[in-house]
Amino acid sequence: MKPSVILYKALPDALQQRLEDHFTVTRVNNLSPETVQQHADAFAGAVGLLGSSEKVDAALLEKMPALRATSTISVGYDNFDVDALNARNVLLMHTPTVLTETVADTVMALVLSSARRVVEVAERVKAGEWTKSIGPDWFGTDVHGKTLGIVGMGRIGLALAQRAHFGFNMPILYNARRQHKEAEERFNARYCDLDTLLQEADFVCLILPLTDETHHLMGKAQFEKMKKSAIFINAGRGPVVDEQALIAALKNGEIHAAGLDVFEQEPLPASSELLKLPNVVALPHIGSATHETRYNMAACAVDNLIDALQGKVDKNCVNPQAKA
Ligand SMILES: NC(=O)C1=CN([C@@H]2O[C@H](COP(=O)(O)OP(=O)(O)OC[C@H]3O[C@@H](n4cnc5c(N)ncnc54)[C@H](OP(=O)(O)O)[C@@H]3O)[C@@H](O)[C@H]2O)C=CC1
Ligand SMILES: O=CC(=O)O
Repeated sequence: MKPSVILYKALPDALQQRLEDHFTVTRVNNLSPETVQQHADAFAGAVGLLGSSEKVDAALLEKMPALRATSTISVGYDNFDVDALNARNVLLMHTPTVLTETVADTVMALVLSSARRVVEVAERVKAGEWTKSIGPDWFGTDVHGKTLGIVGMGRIGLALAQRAHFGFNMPILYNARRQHKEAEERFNARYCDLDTLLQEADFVCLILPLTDETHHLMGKAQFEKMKKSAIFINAGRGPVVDEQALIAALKNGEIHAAGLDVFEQEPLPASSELLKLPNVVALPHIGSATHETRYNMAACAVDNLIDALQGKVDKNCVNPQAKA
């Protein structure tokens, strides 16, 4: 008999088939307590769990005593209680690398669209406001040659630095927990502390995981340190930023504009003050959302689950020490 797994995200047909070649699959819509209750036997007997964007915590693990591996279709895994997984020797697999270049493209799109006011002026054209040759009230600010501050020089930070250095001739400052020789040698990036980066950068780009240390890393005091002309970009996780402090900084003119792919609450409520500000480009968490990359992420997650349940955790495993 094939081992049983729970799938809580739709997969393309070929990948669903690949999963079914290896496992008996129970497909559910979410991991809510009601769903778990409704499929109690399937959850109790499942050795694997595959999906994305749902909370996997100790309460859920209680209902899954046979679980040996979880596989998320994402690189970020802040929605998993890793300590609880470790306590039960449950592996956590994720999808780094396959999405890196696509997410870096998205960050660059946020840099360009917020600096050049692409969304705002395109909306004005659609509204019929382009009735004569445009004046300074339609102008943006240059991107090329400006200083880019990257907070989080990991896989995506590095891919962003590559674009900024070679494509836009931007001097690069960066902050991370440690220095990254590759960024310094290939892109002439300069390591500095966060305060220095905030004071000197024309664009401050966050591409950080959400952890206890990064939660609200950017608050009132940090926005006050930024240049008034600076543009703030967040493509990591929403709660890394104190959103009320960001709104205040934008309203008070402490910073010039913001480009955001992630928010403290997602989906961003339609009532959010951010949506009333013309100097904000707000995207619906589309960092990796291309057909190609989302397919590759799902394929990676399926392969990761197969590998993990065969004891192969040499790559894409967050907690290889949990291998029983
Ligand atoms: N908007 C979207 O759709 C997407 C968002 N993401 C988010 O982006 C994050 C980064 O992805 P990726 O680049 O692959 O991850 P990596 O693990 O490769 O990079 C993370 C970087 O963050 C740095 N970092 C972690 N904690 C701190 C801290 N306390 N202070 C300063 N720097 C810190 C790390 O520092 P060091 O190098 O010193 O360890 C590292 O440079 C993901 O965790 C996810 O949350 C990812 C994909 C898509
Ligand atoms: O936010 C997306 C991810 O892959 O993490």
